[in-house]
Amino acid sequence: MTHAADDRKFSVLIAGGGSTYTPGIVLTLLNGLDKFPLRKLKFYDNDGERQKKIADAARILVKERAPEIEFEATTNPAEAFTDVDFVMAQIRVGKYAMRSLDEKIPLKHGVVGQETTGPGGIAYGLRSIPGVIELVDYMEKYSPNAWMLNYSNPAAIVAEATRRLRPNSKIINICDMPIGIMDRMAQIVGLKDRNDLVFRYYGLNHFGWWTDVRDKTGKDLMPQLKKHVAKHGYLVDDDYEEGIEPSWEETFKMAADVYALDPTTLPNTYLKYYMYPTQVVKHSDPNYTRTDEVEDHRQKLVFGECARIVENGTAKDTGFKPDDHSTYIVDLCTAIAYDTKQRMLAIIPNEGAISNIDPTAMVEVPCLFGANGAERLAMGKAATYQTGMITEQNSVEKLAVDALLEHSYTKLWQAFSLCKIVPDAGIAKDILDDMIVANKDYWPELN
Ligand SMILES: NC(=O)c1ccc[n+]([C@@H]2O[C@H](COP(=O)([O-])OP(=O)(O)OC[C@H]3O[C@@H](n4cnc5c(N)ncnc54)[C@H](O)[C@@H]3O)[C@@H](O)[C@H]2O)c1
Ligand SMILES: O=P(O)(O)OC[C@H]1O[C@H](O[C@H]2[C@H](O)[C@@H](O)[C@@H](O)O[C@@H]2CO)[C@H](O)[C@@H](O)[C@@H]1O
Ligand SMILES: [Mn+2]
Repeated sequence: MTHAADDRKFSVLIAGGGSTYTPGIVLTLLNGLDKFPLRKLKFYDNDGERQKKIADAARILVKERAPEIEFEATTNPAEAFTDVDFVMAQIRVGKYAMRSLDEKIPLKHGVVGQETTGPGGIAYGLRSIPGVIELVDYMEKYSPNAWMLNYSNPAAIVAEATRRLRPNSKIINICDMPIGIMDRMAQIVGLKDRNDLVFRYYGLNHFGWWTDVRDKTGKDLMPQLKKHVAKHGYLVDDDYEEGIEPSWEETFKMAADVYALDPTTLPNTYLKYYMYPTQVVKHSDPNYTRTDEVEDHRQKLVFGECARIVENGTAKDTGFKPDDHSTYIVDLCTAIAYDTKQRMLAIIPNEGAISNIDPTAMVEVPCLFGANGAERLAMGKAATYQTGMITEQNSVEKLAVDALLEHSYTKLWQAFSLCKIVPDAGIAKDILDDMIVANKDYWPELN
């Protein structure tokens, strides 16, 4: 697709330039210049040293593949956010050191320790919100017409905070989990990729269900998908042929157990933490959690490949390649830039999209993406089981934001104890008290 009679070229800022996901996004942008032309690519991070390692390699990539694009990496907000059309945000406030504690502290108390789920996710939420709000404010100050696509987690809690604190901002919160699952669905039914599927999906972020999946001729793919998921979860042939990290293998496999609980829908993988917390804890090592795996594998691979590119002075033979995470965010920007009305998921205020759910809940539903951002599509009524689950989890997410805004210990304790994966209020309190100590450099003092 080219855009005749439209010679616009865009300026993109990656906020969280030091993220392990940055090289994949750069590759995707450079591969897709015919669909989404660039004039500028900038990186912004508050850790200049970490960002430089990725930026030095990216500069070589850009110079070799598209020397006409201006490239800049900075820790200066004014330089970063001035003259920008799209901000791709992917910051991790507290970095992996704090993610590790989000996982290990709950596990110490026999509770699921996870980046975006349960007490770990809530703790991360209270760190992430001020960081993301700061990015939104920089964007509004220096490039008021820009759009921000925000991946920074925990997306559900961050989205609730942006809805309340910056209701008119041009930020759209997004997640790649359903995208990755839909690429798997396409593979299961023998289609090229997720863009060959027409789907209905509803829920909260990391907490949703597909109710319908079809091909472009309208053929119902649910029976074939259900048969596969009941047996293999979302594991596909590529996992067996190319290998997959053990923790992701277990997650994709456990979708079979989650599916069993409601065979009328297909589930998001993250539901395993809510439905089978005991099994998840049993399979966890409190001394070696997902953060340790990421630091030992993805982080080493990404930074190692960047160092290799810099040492060789060329990226011609780089192993970096586009993936579902990077193609999704670039597809979203392209849809907004060219007003394509492509149907994709976003986390947005419900306002009736799920008719029997709190209109102020931040829900994840298909939207039409165009020049006005994301326009939600009506998904109808949630079933009784989903209504119960969503209502409880929505209250947890709202209480977490209340707690931060009101500096309220009680609201945070309520959030921890209401969460389905925490067995009782006493354990919730023990975890919370440890979390307060661990997050002393990030959280406000709670009263
Ligand atoms: N929504 C999704 O589906 C999805 C998918 C993948 C990753 N993510 C999120 O993307 C983010 C990046 O993940 P990662 O594993 O690559 O993390 P990472 O730690 O490798 O990178 C995050 C970067 O953010 C920077 N940073 C932290 N606080 C900042 C601030 N206040 N301002 C500017 N920069 C800041 C860090 O210095 C670091 O370089 C995380 O929040 C992760 O949860 C979300
Ligand atoms: O444990 P991590 O850091 O590897 O991943 C946590 C993220 O997991 C999801 O993203 C997946 C995505 O679903 C998959 O398709 C592929 O792109 O890998 C991603 C992770 O590497 C989830 O959506 C994110 O919110 C999590 O941050
Ligand atoms: Mn996600």
